[in-house]
Amino acid sequence: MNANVSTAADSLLQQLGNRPRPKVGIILGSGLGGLADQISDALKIDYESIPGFVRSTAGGHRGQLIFGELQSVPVVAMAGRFHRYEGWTNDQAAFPVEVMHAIGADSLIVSNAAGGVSPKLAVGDIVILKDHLNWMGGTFQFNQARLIQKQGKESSEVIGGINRGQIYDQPMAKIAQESAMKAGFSANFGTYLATLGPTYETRAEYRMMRKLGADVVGMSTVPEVLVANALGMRVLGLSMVSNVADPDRPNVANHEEVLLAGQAAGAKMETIVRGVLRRGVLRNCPESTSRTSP
Ligand SMILES: O=P(O)(O)O[C@H]1O[C@H](CO)[C@@H](O)[C@H]1O
Ligand SMILES: Nc1nc2[nH]cnc2c(=O)[nH]1
Repeated sequence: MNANVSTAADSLLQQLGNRPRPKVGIILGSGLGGLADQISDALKIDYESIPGFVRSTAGGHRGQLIFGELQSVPVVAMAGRFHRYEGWTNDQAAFPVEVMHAIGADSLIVSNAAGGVSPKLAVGDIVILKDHLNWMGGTFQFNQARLIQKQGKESSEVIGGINRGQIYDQPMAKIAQESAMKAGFSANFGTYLATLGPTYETRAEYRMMRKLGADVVGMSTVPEVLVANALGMRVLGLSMVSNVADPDRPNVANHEEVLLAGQAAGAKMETIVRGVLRRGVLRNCPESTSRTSP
C-alpha cells in the first residue's frame, strides 16, 4: 500500500475508533449530496483534515467524508468529489477510492450528473452504467508505481491490468434496475463518456458523441472507477441526467441547472442506492459474486 494511502487510512481508522469499518464507498455527484444526510450515526470528517485529500472547489460539493450506516450497511460517502477540470490529476481524483478500499470497502457506488446524449433521455432520468468511453486521458502514477510495487510485475504487464474491461458489476447493476422498477420508475443501462471539462459540449460534439454510442456525458467518475477496478472492488455507476444534450435543440447547459436537477432526482438516486445496499452488496447473495459487465 502506498505510504500516502496508509497514512490517510491510519488517520481515519483512528477517528473511527470502534465503529464498524465501511464495506461500501459512495461518491456523490453534483447536486446529489442529499443522500449524505440520510446516513445514520454520521461521523463527518472534512477533507482538509485527511492526509492526501485535495479540496473540492466545484459548486455543490461539500468536501466531507461521511461515515455511518445506510440500510444497516456500514458506508463511507464522499460528499464532494474531485474533478480533473479543477486541476487535479487522475491519481488525486481517485485517491479517496484507494483510501476507502484500504479501510475496508469492497464495493463502490459512484454517482454523477451528466448530459443526456441519447435522444431517449430526459432531465431527471437515471442511467445505470454498463461501460464508459474515457476521453479524459492522462496517466495514473497508480499504474506505474503502486500496482507494480504491489504485484512486483513489469509495467507492461501491469498497465493492461488496470482496466480489466469489465468494470461495472452486472449483479449490482441488475439490482439497481430492479430497485427502480419496484419504486415505479425506469432506469436503463447506458454508456458514460468522460470528458476533461469544464466546458459543456457544442451541438456538433453532442452529435458526434451520440454517433459514437455515448448515452450520457460527464466530467468525472472514470478515474475513480478505474482505480476501484484495479483494486478488485465491485463498481456500480449511476448517472443522473441533469440536462438534455440535444444537438438540434440549442440550450446551453449550466452548473446551476445541473445542481437543481440533481436535487430533484435525489430521491430516485437514494431509492436505487438503498435497494442495492439492502439486496445486493453485502448479503453475498450468490449472483452478486460473479464479476461480469451488464
Ligand atoms: O460529475 P459530477 O461531479 O456529478 O458533476 C458534473 O456536473 C458538473 C457540470 O455541471 C461537472 O462537474 C460534471 O462532472
Ligand atoms: N461534459 C458534460 N458534463 C456534464 N455534466 C452535466 N451535464 C453535462 C454535459 O452536458 N456535458
